[in-house]
Amino acid sequence: MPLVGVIMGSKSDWEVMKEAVEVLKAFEVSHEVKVVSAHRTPEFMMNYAREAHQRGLEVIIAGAGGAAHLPGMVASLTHLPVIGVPVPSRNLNGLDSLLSIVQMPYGVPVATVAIGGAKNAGLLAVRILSLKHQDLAEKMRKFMEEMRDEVLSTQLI
Ligand SMILES: Nc1c(C(=O)O)ncn1[C@@H]1O[C@H](COP(=O)(O)O)[C@@H](O)[C@H]1O
Repeated sequence: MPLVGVIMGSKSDWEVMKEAVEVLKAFEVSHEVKVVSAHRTPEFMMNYAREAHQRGLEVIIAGAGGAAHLPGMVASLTHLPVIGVPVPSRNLNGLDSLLSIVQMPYGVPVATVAIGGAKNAGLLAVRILSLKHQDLAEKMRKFMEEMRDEVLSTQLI
């Protein structure tokens, strides 16, 4: 049973969203990937969000572009943590996606990463899961140490 649901409003979001999936694979986190749209498949979105916890999901990563209602609508239908990824849009470079996802009303939080920040969405999902899954906490600590060492060993000249 997957722990993380990675969903996106369109298959055109995949180029961005696959980076979250690559992080989950690197940390060996079980996950599923689906196209789910609040606009185009509203009934499916409702069922997906309502059944997510019962199916064993612990975190949902939701990416969408433009009028990006998917993350907020999913967060309104489940108590699970939802991480929103603003996908860069053709006309407004993702500013529309960012504002649609980040400006949620009180009561329905979405943890929003940067425009195109799917990698950080994957890492945040791992951090949330690491509260319960000790092996992931250990892997996250190791990842952070390696990143620190890589930066400290940088030689510019
Ligand atoms: N923002 C949403 C939602 C939603 O929020 O439910 N469903 C699709 N979309 C977005 O429309 C953009 C263009 O989609 P197409 O490329 O399929 O026309 C995508 O970035 C998608 O996330």
